[in-house]
Amino acid sequence: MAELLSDTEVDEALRSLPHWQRAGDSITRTVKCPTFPAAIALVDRVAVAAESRDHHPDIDIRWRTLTFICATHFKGGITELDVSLAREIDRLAAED
Ligand SMILES: C[C@H](O)[C@H](O)[C@H]1CNC2=NC(N)=NC(=O)C2=N1
Repeated sequence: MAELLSDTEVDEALRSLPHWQRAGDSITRTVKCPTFPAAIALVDRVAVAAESRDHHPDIDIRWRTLTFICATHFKGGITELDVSLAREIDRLAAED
């Protein structure tokens, strides 16, 4: 079962997630896509990955700019599930 990460553990995880930053009880990154359809295509890839792991980011879509926000809602904070999802989002975003 996912346990809340300590502040130190979050900081350590973010060292290997340079695109991400902490925002209170979540981690967040922005992705600038070349076009709006490319942004929606990335959202779709992330949606498939999130559904497969039953762990979903909040996603803000503003034209070509996507903001992903990861937190473990049932725990009220950041867990390894969020760190793992962030890594997957980075991998999918790098495909563009
Ligand atoms: C029932 C279902 O497994 C839960 O609601 C899942 C769905 N996706 C989720 N995603 C995130 N980010 N946090 C959760 O607590 C969560 N819970």
